Amino acid sequence: MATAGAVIVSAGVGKRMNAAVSKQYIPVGGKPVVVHALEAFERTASVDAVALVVGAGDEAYGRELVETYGLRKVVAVVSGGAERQHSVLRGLEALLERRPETAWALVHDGARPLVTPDVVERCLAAAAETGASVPGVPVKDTIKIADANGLVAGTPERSSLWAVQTPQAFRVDLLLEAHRRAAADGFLGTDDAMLVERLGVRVKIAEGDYRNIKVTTPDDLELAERLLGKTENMGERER
Ligand SMILES: Nc1ccn([C@@H]2O[C@H](COP(=O)(O)OP(=O)(O)OP(=O)(O)O)[C@@H](O)[C@H]2O)c(=O)n1
Ligand SMILES: C[C@](O)(CO)[C@H](O)COP(=O)(O)O
Repeated sequence: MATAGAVIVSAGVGKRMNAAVSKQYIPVGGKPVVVHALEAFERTASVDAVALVVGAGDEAYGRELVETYGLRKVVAVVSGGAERQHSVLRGLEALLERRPETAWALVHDGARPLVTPDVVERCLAAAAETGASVPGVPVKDTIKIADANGLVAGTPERSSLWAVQTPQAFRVDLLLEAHRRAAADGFLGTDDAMLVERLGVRVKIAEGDYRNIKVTTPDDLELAERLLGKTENMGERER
């Protein structure tokens, strides 16, 4: 596959975590959450370059993390925007400024420390089919749609439901166009694939990993700590 780069978004404030520091900087398994994510991309053979997006004012700290943990693939540390989507676009533009030859872009949440090179490679491989892919896992619970009064309004067929994660992989021109179109239309999505879907492009689901959790609330930190402990015990080969 041609050159692939990653945008790792780490500019959120972590309202739902309600901690003194943004959740992506809280140590788990002895390192800040986002460092685990960055290290997974360092170990991914198909990824050449990474843009790290941090909150405004955190650029020096971001660069310090890059230095301390020897993250050689990070080519840019830039500040993000008010919403995740704005942060992604800033990171993508910075990545392309430093590495204009990038053909494929992966977008990953800095708050997902348990991503593995296998998941990243599977997403890149699946994206080759239509130009876009997301890692997903089949939903295990029954999902209900409820109205504003908390009354069930419907039950979608579970066999067609997937919980979607990051990294999401795209042909770079497609992702850039999708973001620019969404910005022009004032459309805000909860993931990048939604923006590409609006262009009429089909998005392929790659096999995700139930352990690839997004650290969102305090119980997720405990879970991440336990899962990272187990992963480290498994050794590098099986990660
Ligand atoms: N303006 C934003 C908002 C979010 N993110 C990043 O997007 C990822 C997923 O977002 P989320 O889990 O919602 O993080 P927060 O916005 O920080 O959390 P909350 O919604 O609880 O405030 C995180 O890695 C977060 O740092 C970002 O880069 N820029
Ligand atoms: C992109 C994402 O991680 C896919 O599951 C998710 O939609 C991010 O949502 P958040 O509300 O910004 O955490």
